[in-house]
Amino acid sequence: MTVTWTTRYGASPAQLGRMGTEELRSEFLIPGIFAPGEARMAYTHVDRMVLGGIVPTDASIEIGDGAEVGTATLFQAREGGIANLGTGAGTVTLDGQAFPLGPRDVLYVGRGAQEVTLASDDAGNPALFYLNSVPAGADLPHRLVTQAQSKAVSMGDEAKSNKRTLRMYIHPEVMPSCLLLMGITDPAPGSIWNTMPPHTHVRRMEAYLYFGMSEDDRVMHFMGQPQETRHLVVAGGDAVLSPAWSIHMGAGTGPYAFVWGMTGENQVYQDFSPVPVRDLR
Ligand SMILES: O=C(O)C(=O)C[C@H](O)C(=O)CO
Repeated sequence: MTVTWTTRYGASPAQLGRMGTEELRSEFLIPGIFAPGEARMAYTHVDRMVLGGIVPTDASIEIGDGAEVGTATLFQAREGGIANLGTGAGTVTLDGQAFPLGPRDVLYVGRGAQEVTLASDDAGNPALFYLNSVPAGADLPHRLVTQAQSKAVSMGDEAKSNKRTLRMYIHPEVMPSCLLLMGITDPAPGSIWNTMPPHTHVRRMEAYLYFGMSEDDRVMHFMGQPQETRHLVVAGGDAVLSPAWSIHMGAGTGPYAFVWGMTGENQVYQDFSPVPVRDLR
């Protein structure tokens, strides 16, 4: 079992405007988060979010240690969401309590969980567990939210190639948390754009994890201040950090889906500032 950690520091808006491709990628992209038999964890100084890709195969993987976040256990002062993005099922066990996760199910992990063990039902078709974790101010009970229990919202316009279904999992209307929000968005067949209109939400940062892509396709993910945007070319299994002041939107060269995770001062989904596309630069 391998558990590795990397760190991302982010940047100021002015710094971002001066960054070349490699520097931008090193601060805002977490490439290839899923690797068989590994837990690849990233600590980000963008609102202290922890992201992780955990792919247990023959053996289970334990991620409860807190050394990298400065506490006795990972969830001593944190809550989290764990989504299964694979086609195989798996189980997350929190202090002896087992939660079976089918494809597209999400487990809310409340503050205080100590032993956190992840296992796949079939090593040949492992679960792909994806974690978002943020600091929390209260102990809330762990809870599994299945895909059927998520709240689906249809949005966008087929004529503008941005029709999509957004599913809310960790959200006040479905599974209340302290400050974590988490869900999955699927563009409709033939629609390529996500997050239209592009927007900022200066009270919440966001992390994207793109998945369900062929090896040959890429998403062109846009970020930065509205008047000075940059792009990242993103493959399936890559995560992108979007600071609160950054616009976010993306267009894929083929089918894709993505997990959005957010944290900040509030969980008001409509608290965002749209930017007309014609004003982007
Ligand atoms: O396609 C979308 O629209 C989204 O998925 C919305 C993002 O999650 C978002 O930016 C929420 O603020």
